[in-house]
Amino acid sequence: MKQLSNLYRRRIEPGRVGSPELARNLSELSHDIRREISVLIDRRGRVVSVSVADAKGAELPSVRMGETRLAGFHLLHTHPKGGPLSKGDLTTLFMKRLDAVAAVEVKGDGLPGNVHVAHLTPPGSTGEEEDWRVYPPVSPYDIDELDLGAQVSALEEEIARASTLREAKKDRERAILVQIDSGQFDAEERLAELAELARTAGADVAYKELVYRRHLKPGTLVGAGKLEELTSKAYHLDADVLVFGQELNPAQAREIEAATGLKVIDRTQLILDIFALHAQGVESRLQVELAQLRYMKPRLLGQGTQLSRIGGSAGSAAGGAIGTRGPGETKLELDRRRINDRIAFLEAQLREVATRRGERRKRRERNAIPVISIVGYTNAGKSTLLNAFTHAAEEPRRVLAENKLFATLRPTSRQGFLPGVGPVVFTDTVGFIRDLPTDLTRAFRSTLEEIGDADVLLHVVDAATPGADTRHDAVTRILQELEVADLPTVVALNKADAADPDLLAREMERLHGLPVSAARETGLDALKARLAEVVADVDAQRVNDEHTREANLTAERQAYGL
Ligand SMILES: Nc1nc2c(ncn2[C@@H]2O[C@H](COP(=O)(O)OP(=O)(O)OP(=O)(O)O)[C@@H](O)[C@H]2O)c(=O)[nH]1
Ligand SMILES: [Mg+2]
Repeated sequence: MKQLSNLYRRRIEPGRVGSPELARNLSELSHDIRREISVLIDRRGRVVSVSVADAKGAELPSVRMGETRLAGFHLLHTHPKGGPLSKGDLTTLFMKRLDAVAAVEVKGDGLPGNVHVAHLTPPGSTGEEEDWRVYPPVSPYDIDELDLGAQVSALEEEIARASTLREAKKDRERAILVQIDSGQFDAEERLAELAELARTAGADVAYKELVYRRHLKPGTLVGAGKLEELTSKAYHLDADVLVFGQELNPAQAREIEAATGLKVIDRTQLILDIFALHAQGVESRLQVELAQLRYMKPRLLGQGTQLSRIGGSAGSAAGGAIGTRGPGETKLELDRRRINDRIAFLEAQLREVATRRGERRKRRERNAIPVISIVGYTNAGKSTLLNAFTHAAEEPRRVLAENKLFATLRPTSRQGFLPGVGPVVFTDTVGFIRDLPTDLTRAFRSTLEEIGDADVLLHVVDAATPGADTRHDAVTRILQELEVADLPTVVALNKADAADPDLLAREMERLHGLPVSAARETGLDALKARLAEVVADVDAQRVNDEHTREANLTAERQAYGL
């Protein structure tokens, strides 16, 4: 013990890996106790920590990725069984951003053998190249030959230069996407969808990967080895965010964050973020904030200081980093005690809005104009179709349609016309997505329930993007949950202009859909004719029902002799 603590008094020449004396000292101690010994040395040549452990087990400062500097320490340790730097040594070098890692082999007689040294390579080195540079072994008497200080400052300069360059040209965050494939048939589609979500949320996708795992690791889902790989990717591709395609529980998110030093976001957060970006109007803002608070509440437990980071983005919904945006004026800087109050307040507000909307709905009912609700997966082209149907090409009647997920959050109604039927109301709604986060479904429930007021549903399917079937089925499932699936439904296979003809033909058969292109305005007449038929059927049914009711009433009256 005494000898170990004496190590703290050792000083070496600044900028060197070690001294021959220190190498000998470590080697002999290590030989005596038959264990590895690690010392951490700072740039002034002082020993700042001593551990009886290998590189992985040594006491090391914690780091955050994305910093432009290295740790400011290098690790010198012994290999009592001899041998060069191990994979574990090199991983520690990389993960802890050490200035360098060095190992002194211990010979049978306790004297020091060869010394092995490695340091990091600059970020951006691509391809097969490793994250580190390993020097040829040197004798312990030459351990102070290498000018480590010069190497490290050159490396740091390069890291800093690369990062200024990056900062100058990047206004979007760069993300690494991970979708876990546990054997789902639509895993590829989910990954592609995750990329679309990330893009819509304002991130650039630096890299994306489908990770096959039949069994998930409880803490990190994918395991420590995979996380190391991803950290390395992030280092070279200059990414700062890791996005997971499934919901992470609070403990998992924290563990992955700690292991990688990256900001970690899950799919739900991404979707909430997009909703926050796109929310316009009082109701959607309230709904989004409510969903965000409900999602965050359990995640604030024991987070203390990190809380400020969540709302720490630049005020407006448009600014700030992904996964951190708040809707409208209210930033999510509330502490937990106030969250419950805020949730109760939002719920009350939303109830009020819903009541007012209910009254508006009743007024419209009296008009007895048939209502057609346009539903479908997000980005299917619902808004574009509404515009095409209602000839609202010119502002300001035009509804926002763009290549972003969840562009529409607020239901919009427009009057249109169907041949043989006359005026009808088309309602554009918020798009659906598979595994819609439950907090969002709950928050948007009143908006979604309005779909049930329709006489007919127009289900728009994007036939040009792979996976039309699964998206169609996901929408049908949500319609079932909303208990509106039994409304008469017409399926439009949109983006026919860009669809593969064979696939389109198959979908026409499977879904009994009509091919259209909302953007090119083709196939719209046939679609209108089909809608007119169905609306007429509904009307006839209604008239029929009324007749039956009348007839029943008359029969009743007669029975009672009235
Ligand atoms: N090629 C092609 N693209 C289309 C067509 N219709 C719509 N789009 C494009 O698809 C994207 C999404 O269109 P939107 O109308 O915003 O889709 P949406 O269903 O309202 O989407 P959300 O409101 O986000 O759920 C836009 O980039 C449109 O230009 C079409 O017929 N053909
Ligand atoms: Mg839309």
